[in-house]
Amino acid sequence: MKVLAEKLTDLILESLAIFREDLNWDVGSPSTALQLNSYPPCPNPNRAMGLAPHTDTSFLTILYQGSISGLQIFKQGAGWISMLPVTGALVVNVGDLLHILTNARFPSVLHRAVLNQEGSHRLSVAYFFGLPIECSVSPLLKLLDSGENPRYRPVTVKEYVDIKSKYFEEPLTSIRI
Ligand SMILES: O=C(O)CCC(=O)C(=O)O
Ligand SMILES: [Fe+2]
Repeated sequence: MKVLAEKLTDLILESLAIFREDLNWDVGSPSTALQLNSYPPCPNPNRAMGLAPHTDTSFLTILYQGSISGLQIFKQGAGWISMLPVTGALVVNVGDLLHILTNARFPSVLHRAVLNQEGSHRLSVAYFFGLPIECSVSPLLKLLDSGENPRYRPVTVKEYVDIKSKYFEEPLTSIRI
């Protein structure tokens, strides 16, 4: 998973014409975590939620969701949209750190997991690929269009994780300039 995440990161940076040297990521190892989610069938799925709406704190997340639906993303103007599983495919979510780095050009996706009434027990596996905990993240000036201001103040990954634990609903708003 780490190899895949590193490869995806390189492709994303390349698409933005950003070089690793433009970043200060050499301050430790990427922070990574694997989360296993279990959603048993629910007798009344409209009255319960598998995983509440959130954005991931990661740089990017690689998600395996098996063959049972449940993942939904929020799209402005359209509302909640189901991300139906595709056999053999993994879902890649943009996380908050990539959102900050690109000044929201790559927005982190608001998503949730809903429950199913019948059928099998749904399992998903999320691999969170983050940046080194001591690394400072801020919008890359190189990416800003003329007249565009950075939206977020610099924040270390550690500081952002703490902010997120306090302001779960609006973590990005709390670092807005
Ligand atoms: O179970 C899912 O499809 C979503 C899991 C998720 O968003 C997470 O673990 O952060
Ligand atoms: Fe998530």
